[in-house]
Amino acid sequence: MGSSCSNNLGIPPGNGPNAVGCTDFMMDHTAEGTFFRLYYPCQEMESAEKPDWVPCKEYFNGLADFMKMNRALSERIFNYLFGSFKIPAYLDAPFKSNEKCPVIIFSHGLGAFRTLYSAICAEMASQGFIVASVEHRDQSASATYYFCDKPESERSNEWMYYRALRHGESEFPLRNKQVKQRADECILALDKLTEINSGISVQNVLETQFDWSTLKNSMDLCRIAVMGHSFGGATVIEALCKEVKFKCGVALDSWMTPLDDEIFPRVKQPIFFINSEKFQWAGNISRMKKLDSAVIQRKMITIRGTVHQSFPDFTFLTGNWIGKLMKLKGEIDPELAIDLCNNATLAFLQRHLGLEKNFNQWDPLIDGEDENLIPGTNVNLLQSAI
Ligand SMILES: CCN(CC)CCN(C[C@]12C[C@](c3ccc(C(F)(F)F)cc3)(C1)C2)C(=O)Cn1c(SCc2ccc(F)cc2)nc(=O)c2c1C=CC2
Repeated sequence: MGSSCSNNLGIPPGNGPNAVGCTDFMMDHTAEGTFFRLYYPCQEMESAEKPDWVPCKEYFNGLADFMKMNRALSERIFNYLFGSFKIPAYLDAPFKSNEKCPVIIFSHGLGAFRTLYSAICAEMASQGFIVASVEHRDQSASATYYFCDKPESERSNEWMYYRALRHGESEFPLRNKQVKQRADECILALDKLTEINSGISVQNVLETQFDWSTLKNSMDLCRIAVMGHSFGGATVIEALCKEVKFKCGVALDSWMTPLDDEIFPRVKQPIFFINSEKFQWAGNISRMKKLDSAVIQRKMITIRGTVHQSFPDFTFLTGNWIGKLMKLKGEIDPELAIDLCNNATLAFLQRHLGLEKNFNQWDPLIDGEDENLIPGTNVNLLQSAI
């Protein structure tokens, strides 16, 4: 059963003019190094293979832990439901762009990992961006791995799985520590891309067929944005605060709990909050509004009929009734929802990165001017006054 099985499910390819390539980068053998999946504009390929959406079964084990499900049983269910899907990109295809590419660093949500947002990342790459989707080693990912520095023969993957909150453990200290580590990992990924762009030969401990030297002078390092979903949305705020090279941020259905209130006045860059209709609540929205500013553009829209899982790829991979049952789909068609999200994002990035593209055609979406969008939020904020 290929990725487009009977009910032609599958992750939608990018709409932009560029074909999309995809490769993986792991900086070193430790959990402290950076690990990301890179999406980039590439040469049109006839026969290149497409990478697996879920690279290895340990990720399904981690997902089972996250979902508090039995590993053996759920590994079979996940494999049956999702095991055959491919990413809409060509594995290790040669980079190709006739102009310097703006850069996006993407941060995944709690219990997710680097490959689960490929509809968003592939769309951005098809529109000419280089996107690094980081895999966090703060124990918020369902699973991640690194190598122990052993002789070739014994080299094995060291797996780190999702760390659940322990019984009675308070949430904030753990999440606040994690969001700081996540921001540092986004900054480290940017530093690595900067080295790669300068032509320094960098070590990639993953033996891929991708020639990293082709990325020399490929990136426009004055045009860098940070983007993320849920916990990754909080990571956007923390990363903007720590690194001014990030010129703006896009936070998808952000979860604001991990953040210290004291960082809000220290964030100086534009932020775009793109929310689902069902996930948000008054306390979370009121923290986003603490970032409102008269001088720095802070925008918020809500996509009608969406749920929290309307942003990761799962929303495209099940039929309607399973999807609705497992809260992976909302009422709105998943491809329409992600197109609205992506086009609004592109318009916001053009405005704040100073791109010379035609993404300004979607400027009205930034203000929620569409029948499927709500300007600001649908959440009744009076509750939070109590
Ligand atoms: C019971 C577990 N309990 C753990 C704390 C809550 C679990 N939960 C709701 C879920 C994730 C759900 C999910 C996934 C995946 C399938 C599958 F079957 F398709 F695989 C099904 C059902 C279960 C919807 C969330 O945590 C929501 N959430 C997320 S979900 C990000 C994610 C995770 C795994 C993915 F595969 C894809 C996307 N990222 C965040 O940063 C935050 C939150 C909440 C606050 C901050």
